[in-house]
Amino acid sequence: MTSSTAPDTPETTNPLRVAVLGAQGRMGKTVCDAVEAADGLELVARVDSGEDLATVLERSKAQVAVDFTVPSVTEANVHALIDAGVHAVVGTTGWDEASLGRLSEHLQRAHNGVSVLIAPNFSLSAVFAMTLAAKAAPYFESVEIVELHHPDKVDAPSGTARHTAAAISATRSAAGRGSSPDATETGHEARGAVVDGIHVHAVRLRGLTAHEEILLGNPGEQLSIRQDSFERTSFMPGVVLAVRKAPSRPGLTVGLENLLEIG
Ligand SMILES: NC(=O)C1=CN([C@@H]2O[C@H](COP(=O)(O)OP(=O)(O)OC[C@H]3O[C@@H](n4cnc5c(N)ncnc54)[C@H](O)[C@@H]3O)[C@@H](O)[C@H]2O)C=CC1
Ligand SMILES: O=C(O)C1=N[C@H](C(=O)O)C[C@H](O)C1
Repeated sequence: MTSSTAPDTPETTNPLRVAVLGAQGRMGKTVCDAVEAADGLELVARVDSGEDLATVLERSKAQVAVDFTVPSVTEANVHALIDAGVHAVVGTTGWDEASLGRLSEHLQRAHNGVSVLIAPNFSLSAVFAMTLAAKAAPYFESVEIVELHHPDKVDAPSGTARHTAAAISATRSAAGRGSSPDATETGHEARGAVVDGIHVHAVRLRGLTAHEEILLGNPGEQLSIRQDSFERTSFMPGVVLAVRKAPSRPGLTVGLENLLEIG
């Protein structure tokens, strides 16, 4: 209360109107529950495949849309959101330099204050694992990534592993650290994928949800940085934070670490 004569009424603001794309999926359902439970957010649309996104956005008057769909459709969804003036919070994987470039160009051209946050992983454990691994990587001769997921996942390596490899590669290059030693002459296919110069191994196993281990080695010592998402609720605080911050962060942001200011 600012004045002794003013009535003691609580401040009221309109809730932020949120649409969820991929609402019938594993993540989409969890996001719908989290939005419904969050103070200051209102779930105004549950969208899944076969629906016309532009029509739904117009009817629901959504201000922010959360996309957990599939890699083959997420880019088109985000371009449609920019055209509709709706902020986007994106967890779907499959983004690369070319598709991110097209997005930046569209945002500049649209010049409408829309924000797009793309986060390969919304869990705090994954964000800290990636950040710590990138900081440690220049100090170790060897580094490899193992990502482990449920067998219904359609893409490999995971978006998280790709983001981790990119971050590790950047800090190692900046420090003048060369590639990890490796005398392999035969059986290269058994050494996993190579992402930004880092070996990445993908495990798909019933019973798993989403996990990542970064292994760093020096003569006589090893550092293992491991994160485990046992349940999809682990991603929700990050998603809700990103939705809340969306209206105040115009432009493209890649990685939840940038919202936490630990990147
Ligand atoms: N960033 C993060 O923290 C996380 C990211 N993911 C990623 O999120 C994505 C979704 O994962 P899941 O929920 O496990 O997949 P899912 O297969 O269970 O769900 C995808 C949903 O999208 C729907 N869909 C397909 N085309 C659509 C369209 N054009 N419009 C609206 N909906 C459409 C499908 O019908 C399905 O219901 C994946 O790329 C996954 O890697 C998953 C977990 C955490
Ligand atoms: O498909 C999943 O489940 C997940 N996908 C994201 C990824 O590819 O990194 C995030 C998390 O690992 C779960």
